[in-house]
Amino acid sequence: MLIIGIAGGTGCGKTTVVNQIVNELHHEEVVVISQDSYYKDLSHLSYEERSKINFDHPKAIDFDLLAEHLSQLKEGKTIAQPVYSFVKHNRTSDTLVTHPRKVMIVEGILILTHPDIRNLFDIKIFVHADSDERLIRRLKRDIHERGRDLDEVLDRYQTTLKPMHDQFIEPTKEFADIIIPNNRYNTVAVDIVRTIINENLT
Ligand SMILES: Nc1ncnc2c1ncn2[C@@H]1O[C@H](COP(=O)(O)OP(=O)(O)O)[C@@H](O)[C@H]1O
Ligand SMILES: Nc1ccn([C@@H]2O[C@H](COP(=O)(O)O)[C@@H](O)[C@H]2O)c(=O)n1
Repeated sequence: MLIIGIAGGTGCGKTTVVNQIVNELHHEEVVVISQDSYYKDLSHLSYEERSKINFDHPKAIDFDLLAEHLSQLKEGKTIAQPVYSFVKHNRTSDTLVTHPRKVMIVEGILILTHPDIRNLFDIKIFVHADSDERLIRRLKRDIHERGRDLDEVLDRYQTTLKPMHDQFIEPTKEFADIIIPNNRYNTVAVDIVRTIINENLT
């Protein structure tokens, strides 16, 4: 089994890079685990209270459950991966039955901040895009796909996103084995990661 961790600030292109890697693989060979699925259950809070949460701080993530699930997958066990709603700012009541695969890709802004989880990865990747590029992408995505408006995204960017990125996310670049520059689509880097995976699959 090969476990790959892919980190990087919001909007850097983690999900896009993961999709580019996975598209070339058979679905029985690979499983993708998103850190976003492991935002803590906030059902005890109202929608207004949930919308004020700092979702870019490591405390927002249920790292215990993520670590437990990754260990179980590593042992060959099937897990029930939580399903998250960005519109509701909460986990849904659904879970996704997730089977262990030869290649496991774990992606998320904060996954390299947690030492136990970091140590599970065979390869650590950090996707880099400049902050202005990430903000533009984030604005477009959150307005089109996550039910947000301009003021919400800009306010969140100034109050939590940027300070948390500088404090927690950017420093984890030093743990990366590979840094993928992604201001533009980087097919060369994606091909290199695919080659490494294919070598492990044969
Ligand atoms: N290299 C790129 N150039 C331009 N747009 C990109 C690039 N990579 C991703 N995007 C776009 O930016 C947005 C955020 O990308 P995404 O992969 O969701 O980032 P992340 O998972 O890191 O938050 C998406 O709309 C995606 O299509
Ligand atoms: N309810 C939520 C939960 C998280 N976010 C933001 O998502 C970002 C992480 O996801 P990416 O796909 O962009 O890596 C993070 O920056 C949180 O601010 C949110 O907006 N609402």
